[in-house]
Amino acid sequence: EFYSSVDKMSIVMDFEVKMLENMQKFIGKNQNKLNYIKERLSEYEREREEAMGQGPVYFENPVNKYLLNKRLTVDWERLENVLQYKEGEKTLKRIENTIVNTTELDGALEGVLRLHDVYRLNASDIASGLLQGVQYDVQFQARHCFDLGMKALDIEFPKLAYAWFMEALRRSSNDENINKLDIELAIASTKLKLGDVKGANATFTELVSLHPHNEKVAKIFEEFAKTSIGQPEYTVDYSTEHFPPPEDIQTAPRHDLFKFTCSGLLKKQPREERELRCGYLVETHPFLWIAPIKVEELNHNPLLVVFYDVLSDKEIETIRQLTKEIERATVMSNKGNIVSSVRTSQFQFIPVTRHPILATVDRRVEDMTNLNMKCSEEHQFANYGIGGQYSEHHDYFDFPESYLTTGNRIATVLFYLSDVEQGGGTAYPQMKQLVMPKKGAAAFWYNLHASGKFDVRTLHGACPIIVGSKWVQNRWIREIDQMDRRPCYKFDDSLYH
Ligand SMILES: O=C(O)CCC(=O)C(=O)O
Ligand SMILES: [Fe+2]
Repeated sequence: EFYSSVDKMSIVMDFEVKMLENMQKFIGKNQNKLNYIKERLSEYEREREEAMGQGPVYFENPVNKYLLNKRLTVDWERLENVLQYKEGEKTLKRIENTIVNTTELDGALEGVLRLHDVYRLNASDIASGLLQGVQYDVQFQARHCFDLGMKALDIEFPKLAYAWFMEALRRSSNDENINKLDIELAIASTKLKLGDVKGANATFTELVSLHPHNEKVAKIFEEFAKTSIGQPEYTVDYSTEHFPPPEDIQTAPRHDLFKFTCSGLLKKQPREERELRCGYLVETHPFLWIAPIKVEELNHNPLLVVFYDVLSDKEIETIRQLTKEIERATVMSNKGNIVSSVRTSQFQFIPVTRHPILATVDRRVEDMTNLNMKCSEEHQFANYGIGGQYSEHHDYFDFPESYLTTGNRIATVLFYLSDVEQGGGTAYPQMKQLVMPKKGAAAFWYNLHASGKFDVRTLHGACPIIVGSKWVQNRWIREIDQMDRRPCYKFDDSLYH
């Protein structure tokens, strides 16, 4: 699981400003040091030239004799001290402290690979800034592609790695930060990893013949010769960067089904959508006769609906202000550790008592769902950044300690506090539905059967963000005190569907 937050990236931007300032200081200090050394050098050269010009007579003057001695002793000592003094040590330390930990870079690389994988994109499109048909003004260099390839190998995505190394190769003539041979060696190793032993052998042999005296090539080839013995040979289809889904898509592993739902590969057939309705909700409260709630059914059994325009932009602004205050507080109390503040606190719980707007939200949830909010959890907020996702999961707890007092999470209301430019939908693989975030809308579903049994069909997750920043607010409603709202079935209805 990987979460990242666009909001937190602004902190990283601030760090960059500090880092640039420190670099300027470092350069300035070292420039002064160099200037001092240069001045001394030309001074000595001048004196020496004078001495040479005069010949031995020069030393007839005791002052000159003294000057030469002084240059070679006292002056030189002082100069030596200056030369040895590591100028800007403190600044350098400060730079070291500001550098965002490499785990952040790893996170960013993994984010790109996740988009590549989940949305079944092509490396060459991503590298030229084309994401799902939208053109952005960015270009990767060969080095970036190579790094992505290495990361992909590292996290066991050899097919993606192959695509990135090929892209690195295509871009290598314009990038002096990477040499072509390293890319070619990586390609050969990736072929072996994919099970294409013959292909790997061909590439290695070619590299050895092209670089007969290169020790590195010889060494890697030798290793290859050893490890490839007895390895099974597979035919690899290099024309696609992704494994095709199984013929019967439903037989795919759970996480693949989640990914297929995110990319739109798995979705309802028109015939399955026919039974779904949309309209205005007026039943739960008389007030709704005046201001009915727009509701769209996305799945009938289990029920999944989306309510539209349930929060106004103004309300969302107030809510977001609350989350901002909290974030600032956590960042301050957490000083020193940049990485953890960037990577962890993207989720936060806020009690309903913090601000009247939260009670308003709950009142509305009650109107929308007809459920009792008395025992609901604290309001939870989450922010996802590019590549950020929340893998498939159930919202109910399957360990009793978490539902002894107030019961399990009978239902979820998931408010979208922002639009997302690209990606970032909520995927329900078993219902074959993908809800795209719409600012002010909310998704609603029951996590439990009416009998209280877990409804496994409510499996869901947040698809990775391609572009944009996604804010959501979770209302988790508990089982206690819902007897008159959603009566409990005595028989186990989970047995029937
Ligand atoms: O952000 C989303 O789309 C889903 C979030 C979610 O499922 C959760 O927080 O439990
Ligand atoms: Fe969830």
